Amino acid sequence: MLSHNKSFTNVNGQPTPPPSSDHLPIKTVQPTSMEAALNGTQPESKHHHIWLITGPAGCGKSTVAQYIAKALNLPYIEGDEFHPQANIDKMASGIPLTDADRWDWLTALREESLRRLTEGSQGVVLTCSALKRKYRDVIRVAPYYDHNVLVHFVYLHAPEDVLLQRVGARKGHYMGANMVHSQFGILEPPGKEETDVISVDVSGPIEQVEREVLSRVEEAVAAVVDRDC
Ligand SMILES: Nc1ncnc2c1ncn2[C@@H]1O[C@H](COP(=O)(O)OP(=O)(O)OP(=O)(O)O)[C@@H](O)[C@H]1O
Ligand SMILES: O=C(O)[C@H](O)[C@@H](O)[C@H](O)[C@H](O)CO
Repeated sequence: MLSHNKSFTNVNGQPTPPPSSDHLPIKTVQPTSMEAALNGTQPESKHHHIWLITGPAGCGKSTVAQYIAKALNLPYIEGDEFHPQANIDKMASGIPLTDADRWDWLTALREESLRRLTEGSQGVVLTCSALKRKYRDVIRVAPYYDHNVLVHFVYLHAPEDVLLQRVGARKGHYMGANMVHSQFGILEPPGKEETDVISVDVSGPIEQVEREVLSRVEEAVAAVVDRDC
């Protein structure tokens, strides 16, 4: 951008009028981050993004993550697929996981996300309950491995009775409704100081939730692109 106070000189150092805008180099018009996102392409940015879709069982992580991954044309990583069989068996028999059970799982999710970004993806969308602050902090270590990585959390929340009802109605999943209460028991909702978190109320219909999450993600991308320019 030209400053109003800037003075211009010719090759001999004599003052000259500022160049008219007709002579300024032509700037290629780039699509806005919003347009790029809607077209299924990410805007050029030196940053790569890990989008974690988080919250307790039944909040809609898988449903929302698949929608966002498709809308932004990004790989989708289903966090549940990275649990060891022992964890699945435990949850299926109604026993909540402990911190120790979750530790290697969280590290595996971080590594898988970084691996996908290293393969050339501009971002990844990952489901992970990330119920406690220290679990989120495990993923927040990712930029230590690659300084261009930005981690964002999308925290999906609704009252316990709403999620209980949704998990109860869901068929063919190892996580039963009897596990919802334990998830709320240990849940540490992200605090204000966790500035990398987008919180979305998911009590409403899924279409409304998906629209809201997509628009908040696009805003976050646009803010990063603006900051990069
Ligand atoms: N906003 C919504 N309104 C109504 N039903 C929803 C909504 N979001 C998700 N569901 C339904 O609730 C159930 C749970 O959603 P989903 O499996 O996406 O949640 P999840 O957070 O991934 O669960 P889990 O942690 O147990 O894997 C599904 O049957 C899904 O179709
Ligand atoms: O941290 C946890 O206790 C687990 O990640 C659970 O959240 C399950 O993986 C998920 O809810 C399965 O549906």
